Amino acid sequence: MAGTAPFAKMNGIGNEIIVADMRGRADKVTAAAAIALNADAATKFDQIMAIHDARTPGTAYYIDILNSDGTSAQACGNGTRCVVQALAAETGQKRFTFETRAGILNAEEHADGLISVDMGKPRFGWQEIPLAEEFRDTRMIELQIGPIDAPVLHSPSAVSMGNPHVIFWVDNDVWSYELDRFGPLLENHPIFPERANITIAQVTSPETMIIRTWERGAGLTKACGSAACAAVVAAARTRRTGRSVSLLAPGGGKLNVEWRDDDHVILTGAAEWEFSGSFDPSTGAWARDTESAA
Ligand SMILES: N[C@H](CCC[C@H](N)C(=O)O)C(=O)O
Repeated sequence: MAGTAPFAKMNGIGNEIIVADMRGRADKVTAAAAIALNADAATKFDQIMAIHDARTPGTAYYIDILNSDGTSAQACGNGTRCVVQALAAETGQKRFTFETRAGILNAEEHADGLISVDMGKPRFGWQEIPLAEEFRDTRMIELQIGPIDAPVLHSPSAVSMGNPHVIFWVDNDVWSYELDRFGPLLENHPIFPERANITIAQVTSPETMIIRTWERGAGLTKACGSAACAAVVAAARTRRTGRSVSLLAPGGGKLNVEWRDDDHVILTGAAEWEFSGSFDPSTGAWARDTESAA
């Protein structure tokens, strides 16, 4: 056992995040530790962002991302903002370059405390998302749920933001859909060989949208940053919105997404610290810091 590691329980507009400080050590946060932390009401989370020493010159850290079921994710926008806030508080530095499974990304904390993450370029090829069969045009793929002649949700757009997303467009209130029931079926549908994050989106104007997401490996969450990015890219691609959109998430939080002309997608929003502690990365046993609030 390599000893305990410090962590901070944080959230990115309600997306429950644990930032784990794994710098200077060779071990990793195990799936068993993730499952144990998620089973405890105090540390229940959507993603763990484990900060490791850099692997690539020009990057500050490597970030390993775990879902609450112990599986890995390539990207987590809301979690990345939490990492930036924690590191900015520690170092005074405002700009960071990280490496994740999805590649290298830049992020910065602004003077007003909001944090922007450059989530990179979206990908639309069916093999890149990935989908199990060829779709020449992923702006709308054949997939539906509910009665065959009166589907409840159908014809989503598919996008990779490093991780796989589909977005179902709805005219009604996003709360009127049983995403808790449909989510698991869609996440694990055979069309998604690596499963997928499932979002319902209601476009309310060319600059505003309301979204709800069933996350791969985490279930219903109060917000999902990469889904917000995927939804805006897909909405702009299908001429439902422009390229700069403000999104309202179920936690009541707001995110801004801009799909820049250079094809990069910038996610901006808040992050919040809740409490700090230390944990065993192999078992998930943890203790709260005594000076920690809440
Ligand atoms: N909450 C995250 C996304 C997690 C994605 C994860 N559920 C997966 O792709 O497996 C976000 O803010 O971007």
